[in-house]
Amino acid sequence: MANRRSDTPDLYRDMTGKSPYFLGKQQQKKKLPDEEQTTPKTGKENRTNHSPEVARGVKHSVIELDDDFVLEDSPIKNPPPSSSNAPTTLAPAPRNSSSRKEFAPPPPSKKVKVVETTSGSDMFSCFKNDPKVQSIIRRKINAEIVDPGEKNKNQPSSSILDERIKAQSEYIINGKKEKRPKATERRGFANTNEFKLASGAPANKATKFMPPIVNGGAGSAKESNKDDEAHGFGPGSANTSRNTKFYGNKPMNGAFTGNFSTKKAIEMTMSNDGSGPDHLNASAKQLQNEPSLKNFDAHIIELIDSEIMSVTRQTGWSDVAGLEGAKKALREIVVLPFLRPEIFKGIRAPPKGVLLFGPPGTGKTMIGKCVASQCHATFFNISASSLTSKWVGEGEKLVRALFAVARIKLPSVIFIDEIDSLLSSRNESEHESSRRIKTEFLVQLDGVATNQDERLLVIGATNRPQELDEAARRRFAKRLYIGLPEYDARENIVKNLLTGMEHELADQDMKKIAELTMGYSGADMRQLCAEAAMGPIRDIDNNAELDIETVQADEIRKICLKDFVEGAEVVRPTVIEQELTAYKEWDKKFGCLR
Ligand SMILES: Nc1ncnc2c1ncn2[C@@H]1O[C@H](COP(=O)(O)OP(=O)(O)OP(=O)(O)O)[C@@H](O)[C@H]1O
Repeated sequence: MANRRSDTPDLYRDMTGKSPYFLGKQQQKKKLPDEEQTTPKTGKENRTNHSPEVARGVKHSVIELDDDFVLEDSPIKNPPPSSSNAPTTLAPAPRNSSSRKEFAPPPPSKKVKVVETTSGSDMFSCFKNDPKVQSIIRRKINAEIVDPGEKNKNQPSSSILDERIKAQSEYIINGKKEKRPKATERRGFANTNEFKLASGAPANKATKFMPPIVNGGAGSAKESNKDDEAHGFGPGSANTSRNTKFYGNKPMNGAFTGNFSTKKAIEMTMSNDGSGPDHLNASAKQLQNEPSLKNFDAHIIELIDSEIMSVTRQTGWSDVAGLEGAKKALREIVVLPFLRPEIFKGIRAPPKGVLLFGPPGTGKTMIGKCVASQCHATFFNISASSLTSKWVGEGEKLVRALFAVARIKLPSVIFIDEIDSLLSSRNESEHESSRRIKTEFLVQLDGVATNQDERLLVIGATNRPQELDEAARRRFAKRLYIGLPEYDARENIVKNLLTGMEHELADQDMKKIAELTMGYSGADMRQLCAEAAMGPIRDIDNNAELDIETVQADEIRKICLKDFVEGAEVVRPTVIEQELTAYKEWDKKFGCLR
């Protein structure tokens, strides 16, 4: 009796509309010796007593009140001190009361029903005034209204809800097991029968046909194109040059905002009108007629075709500043064998896989382009993310098509950026589709390696070599560390980038800039030069006599050392010391440059 009030603080809190999730605290409370006497009998046996488990504070026991009952000495009205010995009796609330906070005077006591339960529905009836519980109840009702589902037709709605809550909690606790496909990815541009959603459900059941959104309207591709022209995106519009974007050598629709591969796929689907290869561009059409590509869908061929970069501008070794070791190795293992295959055969045959690893912005892509242009090869510049299609089965087809097209266009260099995301170490949580893409890629690499006469080279670039699968690591026989540019290289980068610009930097100044930029990557250097080049323009803005709109080119002052010093305060190096240490360690273990 004496401890009754202090035994039920959680219950009070629940009745005040606050969270009921404090029930666990009951475990710390002591058993009431006089419990029987506090709850006079009313004839309804099931309401009479606390169970011994409740008295002991069993975690999942809850106290359920009749709808009509509230605690007489509710803490809302008159919060009792925790040490109070006042008895707790239960009184019915007036039926006509509009609010349960308007409490009635204490009528004859009734009893509480004590139930031990973990059932969601009992919890709801007990704490149904709790806002959180109310929101759960709303969800419960929604679940019933929306669709109990064929499977759950005969199942009580509360258990459906329990399952849903359980699933939701698992999702929250275990983290996102699988990413839900994005809306655009759920819209079919291929046969949806093949696909599964991340949830495991067949995509064709869950997805509805939606008109393409890319060009901002429903209807046929032709109509959409008209729309584009009207809005200045299409080929016939006056704004074409300003609005048409290019990816590789393909013009892209200015209305796109999604990721590249999705955009391209949708664009192709629209240009195909879904009806076959009629609308393919000339080179893709030509490829489509190749016997080895007969089994591939037109849109896949066109996707691969669009990844071919025209290496019209020759990228020479001198464009790549520094990195002498890597350049020498690549010349030896790639360029010369490509140019003189008759000499480099048998045991002299070059490796077919080269891995360039190192911090971001150090010139890996540049080296890839340089290699392709030096061997007069077709250069496929592909980001791993464009191969890892969310569409089940599509990724493998893309990989197969890539190698098939590269074999048609020999000599070829396939450059795959971010290769770690394609060939990362296998783990249990990995999705089946990415495992299959990886396997297909490794199989294709093996195929390239075994055919020595084929002039096909795969260059992978990564900033995270540690994450590569060991099987993949083995297949990239040459692993070259592409590190930060050294002092001389930094000086050369500045000289190269300032070619054709008006500057007054003497050799001494160049050296000072090289000193100033220790730890900068090639991309950082480029950023710094761009910032410094803006210095004279900013001065015009600050000069009352000059106006940027009317200023003559020869009135703009030359770029000077001060611009670089000020620029270096804004453009900071992006690679940190710890990362460098990790690369160097990996290089020591697996690198091929000594
Ligand atoms: N060694 C270098 N010599 C000259 N320019 C360089 C060099 N390294 C980087 N750059 C400049 O930085 C830009 C970005 O380089 P690039 O894209 O080749 O780096 P990356 O290593 O492939 O980067 P990421 O790993 O982020 O893909 C280049 O366009 C070039 O202007």
